[in-house]
Amino acid sequence: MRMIKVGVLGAKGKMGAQTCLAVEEAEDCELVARLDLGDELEQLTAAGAEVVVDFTRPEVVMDNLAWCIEHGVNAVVGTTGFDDERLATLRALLEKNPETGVLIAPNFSIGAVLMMQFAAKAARYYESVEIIELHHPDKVDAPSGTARRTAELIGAARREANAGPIPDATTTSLDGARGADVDGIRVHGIRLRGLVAHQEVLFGDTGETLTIRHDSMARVSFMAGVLLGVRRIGGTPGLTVGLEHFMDLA
Ligand SMILES: NC(=O)C1=CN([C@@H]2O[C@H](COP(=O)(O)OP(=O)(O)OC[C@H]3O[C@@H](n4cnc5c(N)ncnc54)[C@H](OP(=O)(O)O)[C@@H]3O)[C@@H](O)[C@H]2O)C=CC1
Ligand SMILES: O=C(O)C1=N[C@H](C(=O)O)C[C@H](O)C1
Repeated sequence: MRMIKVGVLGAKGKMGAQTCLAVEEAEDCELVARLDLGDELEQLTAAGAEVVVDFTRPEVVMDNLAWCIEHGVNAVVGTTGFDDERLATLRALLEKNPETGVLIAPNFSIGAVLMMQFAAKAARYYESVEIIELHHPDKVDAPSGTARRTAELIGAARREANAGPIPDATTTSLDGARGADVDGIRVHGIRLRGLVAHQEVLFGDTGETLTIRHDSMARVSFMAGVLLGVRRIGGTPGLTVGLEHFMDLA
């Protein structure tokens, strides 16, 4: 069997450590490099890495990806912090290295991908929608990448359906009381010891509500998606945003 040579960036972190275990256990993958803060990226090419999995931090991930693309190393990225500007930068870099593939996945859990897809499908049928994301208190970014992506998908579906503005009579409020506005959708963040990664999407219309909830109770929940990305990215040049593209959902 051909083995995929994998390097992990952020290997000492919560997700990086879990990814190293998953790659080591996968019968078709070989973990050839585990790098963390302060390590030289050249170790990746020296070890012959074909795919790099990045679980680092929003402030360093773009430099890592620029290096990977320049050196023709495919990348599977779980790190958050991607907006339209960053995605445009990646597309421009990939145009110069068209053989290389980059997957940006805001969430690798299969259930979370389904939750986002279900929410996008429901969006056109409800006047109101808000998102609550709930995470462990060591998370550095808010709102979560998953919540941002969900809001963007819902916003796009509402625009396509010519939905009007979401009703909200609030005229006075304390800062933050109504959450962050992401693409016209209110997003609320909870940080609580004991949680891992959870999200509720609440829809409402006259006389009914619909709540779509997903819970990741352990980080192993992300690993099937990470390995799917590792296996598929070598045959998918260019930029792919969202694991749904590798799940026959989009
Ligand atoms: N897409 C998905 O499914 C998921 C995405 N995430 C995202 O993944 C990212 C990491 O999360 P998590 O593992 O919890 O965070 P951690 O803080 O536990 O891990 C990040 C690791 O990256 C290290 N690091 C920092 N800078 C660099 C660098 N330049 N090169 C290599 N390593 C570096 C950190 O070192 P140090 O601590 O010394 O700074 C740390 O060991 C976050 O953006 C998070 O939101 C998390 C879960 C699932
Ligand atoms: O930091 C985390 O833990 C997570 N980050 C990702 C996000 O911001 O959406 C994915 C998941 O929610 C866990």
